Amino acid sequence: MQSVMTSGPSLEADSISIFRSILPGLESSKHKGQAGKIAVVGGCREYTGAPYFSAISALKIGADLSHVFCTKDAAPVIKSYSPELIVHPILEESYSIRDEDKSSISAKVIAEVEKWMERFDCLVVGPGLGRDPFLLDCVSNIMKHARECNVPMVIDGDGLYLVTNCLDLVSGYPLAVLTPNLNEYKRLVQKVLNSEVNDENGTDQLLSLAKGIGGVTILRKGKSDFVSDGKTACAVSVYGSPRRCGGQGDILSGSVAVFLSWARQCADKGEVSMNPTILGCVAGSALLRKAASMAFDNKKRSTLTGDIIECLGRSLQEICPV
Ligand SMILES: NC(=O)C1=CN([C@@H]2O[C@H](COP(=O)(O)OP(=O)(O)OC[C@H]3O[C@@H](n4cnc5c(N)ncnc54)[C@H](O)[C@@H]3O)[C@@H](O)[C@H]2O)[C@@H](O)CC1
Ligand SMILES: Nc1ncnc2c1ncn2[C@@H]1O[C@H](COP(=O)(O)OP(=O)(O)OP(=O)(O)O)[C@@H](O)[C@H]1O
Ligand SMILES: [Mg+2]
Repeated sequence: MQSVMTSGPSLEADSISIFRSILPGLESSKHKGQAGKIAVVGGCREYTGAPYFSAISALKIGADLSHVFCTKDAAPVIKSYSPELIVHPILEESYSIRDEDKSSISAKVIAEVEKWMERFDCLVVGPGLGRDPFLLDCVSNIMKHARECNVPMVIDGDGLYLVTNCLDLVSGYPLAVLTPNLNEYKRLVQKVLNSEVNDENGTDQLLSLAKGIGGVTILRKGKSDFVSDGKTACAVSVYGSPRRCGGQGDILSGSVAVFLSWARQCADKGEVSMNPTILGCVAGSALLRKAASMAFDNKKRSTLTGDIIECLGRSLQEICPV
């Protein structure tokens, strides 16, 4: 088994060894789907970029198929960004429906997702989801179903807003990964630990938070990214970019979903013994940061999320050449 940490007291994860142990080979005997089928639940009237960034990143890293489950308004927009994505216009926000239709629409949403669920290796819940109460109610049902089917979930953005208000959706589910940014982490700490974020004891607090939610994995984003499942903790400080343009967290969610799926395949074959959710987080974070640094070298102050996505392939190639 590879070690996830570098030697010594440093928390820094050995991301290069992790990449090398979980990246699948590109053999001609493989068929479509074996490298991963990812679904993003997100995208509403306001936000169409976030689910696109997440879903296209999953493909660019090496997943075979990437789906998006979004609102009816958002779907044609997301489809127009890319013909590579499979887009399901199934969600509805309160403004577009009548109260008396809510229960039948809710049943239709879950029936539609049920048809697909068993095929997915990982869901990403939340990029650009918005906060409409009816829509979030339907997404709660999707999450309950994913959990019944043992499908891993990466929860980000408005998915974290939902989960912070209803911790039971993920509590005690070892295949849940939460990827909070500064604001989202603050809200989780307040809700679960009933305290403020304490940076002096940041690792202990992160361990307590992950344990407090029953052993889910948390990737706390920031200057360094910190990862814990309540038992161990590690950090990723690979040099990234000084630009903080919106959307980098969305790349990260798609990236973690793919690496987590690959790490689970390796764990099933007994090739790794470390928690696959931790391996997925470390690899996802290290890749995004490396790609961000490469994009910044090219574009400097005008670096945007699309530029970082364009560098995902070259970053992977430098780590594990094909
Ligand atoms: N191009 C895009 O479509 C992008 C969309 N994004 C999406 O934007 C949404 C918000 O993410 P942020 O990173 O800004 O979240 P944050 O929680 O960091 O929000 C920033 C600030 O806005 C407030 N806020 C956000 N939504 C609110 C609401 N509905 N009502 C009241 N206050 C609200 C928060 O309390 C906070 O003060 C997520 O769904 C996220 O995925 C981001 O991922 C960035 C890119
Ligand atoms: N100060 C920083 N220095 C270096 N890298 C950072 C810094 N802050 C964030 N990052 C990197 O950017 C990635 C996205 O983190 P960020 O906090 O921007 O997420 P977010 O707010 O959810 O993004 P999004 O706009 O997609 O919603 C993280 O994986 C992290 O590695
Ligand atoms: Mg975000």
